[in-house]
Amino acid sequence: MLVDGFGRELTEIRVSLTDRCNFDCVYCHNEGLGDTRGPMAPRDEEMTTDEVVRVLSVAADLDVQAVKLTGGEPMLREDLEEIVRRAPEGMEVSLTTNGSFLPDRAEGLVEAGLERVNVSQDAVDPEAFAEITQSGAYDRVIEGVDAALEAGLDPVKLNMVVFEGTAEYIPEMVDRVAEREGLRLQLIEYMPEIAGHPEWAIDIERVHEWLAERADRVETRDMHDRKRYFVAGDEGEGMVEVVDPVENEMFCDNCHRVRVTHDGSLKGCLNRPRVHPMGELTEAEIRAAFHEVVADRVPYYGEFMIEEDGEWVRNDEYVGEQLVVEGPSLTADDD
Ligand SMILES: Nc1nc2c(ncn2[C@@H]2O[C@H](COP(=O)(O)OP(=O)(O)OP(=O)(O)O)[C@@H](O)[C@H]2O)c(=O)[nH]1
Ligand SMILES: C[S@@+](CC[C@H](N)C(=O)[O-])C[C@H]1O[C@@H](n2cnc3c(N)ncnc32)[C@H](O)[C@@H]1O
Ligand code: SF4
Ligand code: SF4
Repeated sequence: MLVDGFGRELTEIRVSLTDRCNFDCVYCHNEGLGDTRGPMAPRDEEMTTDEVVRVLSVAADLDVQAVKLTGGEPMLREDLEEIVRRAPEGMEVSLTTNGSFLPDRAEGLVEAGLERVNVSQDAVDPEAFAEITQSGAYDRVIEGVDAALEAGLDPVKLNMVVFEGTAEYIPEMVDRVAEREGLRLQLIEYMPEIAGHPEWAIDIERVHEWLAERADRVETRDMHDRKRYFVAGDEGEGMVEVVDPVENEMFCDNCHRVRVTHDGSLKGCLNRPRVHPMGELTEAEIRAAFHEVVADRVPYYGEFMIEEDGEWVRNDEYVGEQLVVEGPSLTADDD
């Protein structure tokens, strides 16, 4: 297993299959990859099916236990089912999607071996949803969530970005997961680092306090030190997890993920712009790039950014750093 200089083991990868999307959410950070707007046709720079499968296979050799397929909108890839089917034995395969294509494909994805899905749903009100996502697909998303549950995906997590445009819908979303078995809610703190508009953020501590009152019990997940609140519903209980990475050193101290960009580079941190190309995506080059990116990984808050006089500023050590790291050297230790 690869471990970085801060003792953080690499256990998960997030593969962006495309940077295209059929939605245009006002807050989108697109996993740090730039704009999602533009033509919907597949782009030449996207990794092929074989290339994605090769990256997963090398990751599995390096003891990476789980992969999250994301984007852009990963369901724009027609080969998604094939990628899931060909993922290495024993690696947990999950998907984060806007849900609009799930009604027709949830069953096929489960047959291919998909184990979990996270579906973005920011509001319970179709008008607010249309305003946020700049698309009218609310009904498709709700149908998509139902299709995922019916296909046997468990849990289905609803991803809700918490910012001033959505905060009022939190109580109804919490009720939704408390009342429907199989559903969970992730309240994702709005991240302005890439998306801009810091004025949209709301104080996530107030959300924690509200949940602590509403919940029967609270647990802390190892990954990112995230809090999970268990809330009672009519038929059992629902779980609400808070994803609060902004200016949170504990979150970054417990980060065990690297990212693969749609065009075949590795990225050690969502917020840090630096990428490590994986060359022509031969197994040796992919393996060398994994070694390099893990050696180069640092916690974003607490190391790349440090707090001075109550302000977060970039650590002098990383000012002016090279954004693209030269291709993998192929000399990395092959252990
Ligand atoms: N800063 C930061 N944000 C993250 C990280 N992981 C997830 N997030 C935020 O959470 C969003 C949703 O991620 P998902 O992959 O759907 O959910 P997850 O909770 O990370 O994954 P699972 O619980 O494993 O399904 C991301 O798009 C980010 O906004 C991370 O490592 N760093
Ligand atoms: C970039 S999207 C890609 C997958 C898919 N298109 C979707 O929307 O689920 C992944 C997740 O990032 C979240 N997200 C996007 N921009 C964000 C931001 N600025 N702050 C916090 N979360 C954000 C979305 O809500 C979504 O749950
Ligand atoms: S659906 Fe996902 S990728 Fe598309 S714009 Fe919204 S958050 Fe971004
Ligand atoms: S180091 Fe922090 S900001 Fe970077 S990916 Fe990990 S949790 Fe996110």
